[in-house]
Amino acid sequence: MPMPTDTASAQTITLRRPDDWHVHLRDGAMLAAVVPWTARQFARAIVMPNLSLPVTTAEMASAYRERILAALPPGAAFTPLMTCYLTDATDPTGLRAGFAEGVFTAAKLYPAHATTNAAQGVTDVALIRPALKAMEEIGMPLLVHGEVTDPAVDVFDREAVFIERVMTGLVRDYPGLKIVFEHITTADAVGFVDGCGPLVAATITPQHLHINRNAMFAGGLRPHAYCLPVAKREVHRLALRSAATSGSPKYFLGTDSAPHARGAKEADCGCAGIFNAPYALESYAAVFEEEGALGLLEGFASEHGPRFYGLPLNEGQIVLERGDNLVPAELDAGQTRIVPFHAGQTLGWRVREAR
Ligand SMILES: NC(=O)N[C@@H](CC(=O)O)C(=O)O
Ligand SMILES: [Zn+2]
Ligand SMILES: [Zn+2]
Repeated sequence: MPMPTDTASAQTITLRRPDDWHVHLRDGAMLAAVVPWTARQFARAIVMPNLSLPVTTAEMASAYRERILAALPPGAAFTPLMTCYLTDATDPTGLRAGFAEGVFTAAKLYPAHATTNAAQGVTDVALIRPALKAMEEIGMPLLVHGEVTDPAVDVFDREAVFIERVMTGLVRDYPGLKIVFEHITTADAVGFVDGCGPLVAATITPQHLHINRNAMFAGGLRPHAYCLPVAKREVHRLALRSAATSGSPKYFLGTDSAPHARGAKEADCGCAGIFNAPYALESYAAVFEEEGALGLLEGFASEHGPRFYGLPLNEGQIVLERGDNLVPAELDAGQTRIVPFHAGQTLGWRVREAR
């Protein structure tokens, strides 16, 4: 791909069109409001199945895929890649069939109650052994929300403890299973992923590259900096930045863009999730530039993901140009408003075109 050789002073960056390997598009009016933002930047996206009625069958996933396609702006070139929400009752035969038909690209493990709409998630990975065996056999990736839910474990330790209690066993017991450790937030996760073979990879969100846990308490309680897993200490953020900008094929772009109406976040018990889709690539570009690694953005955003999933690289391109890009304080989402990540800040890159 044509990359300027002197990226430090480049005025434009042309990248192979990127994909988002972890996004929440929701449903209904919210879907219609948010999907254009994702489709504007990304050619494909792994669509999370945690709707209020979880997407647990291939039939539900194809119906959801149709609703996503129907909500796209005319002429949008965007392919949603669907996932199956694993439960204690997941039937391996249905998984196999859904994968074979090309409806499911992957399956998602939410530990029960770990996050938004995870109430029907898995209570014990021992219960989904047949599903995991089938996935290992057919090459269907397992996507993991990696946090324990044990209330005795400090919320900031839940990812690290998940590695000890669950991840290590998964990798040992299913050595042929492709696993994506989603939205990693700790140096522990980076160390774990680096130490595994090529079948274990991770997505990294823009917010975990930009903020540490102080952002949730900056001058008061900041619900719009709250997502799960929660941002951790600075040392962890720095480890994530090193991993993302290392050039390692194990790390790729997954925004975890998770829209919630403003009122649902500014509440007694505010929802977890940061809506970053509208400025996602600009946000990642800021990080790569600060790290002196703009030349490695294309691998992270556009190559490592499809290679891991065994999918072709996109043919199109996207152009980012240097220039002030003021992120609005809030965005319209149909009948509701959403506060985007970086609200009120000015980013230094802007998406000019995708083709
Ligand atoms: N990341 C979040 O804080 N929230 C996500 C769920 C998830 O990805 O865990 C959501 O669906 O709102
Ligand atoms: Zn999650
Ligand atoms: Zn998510």
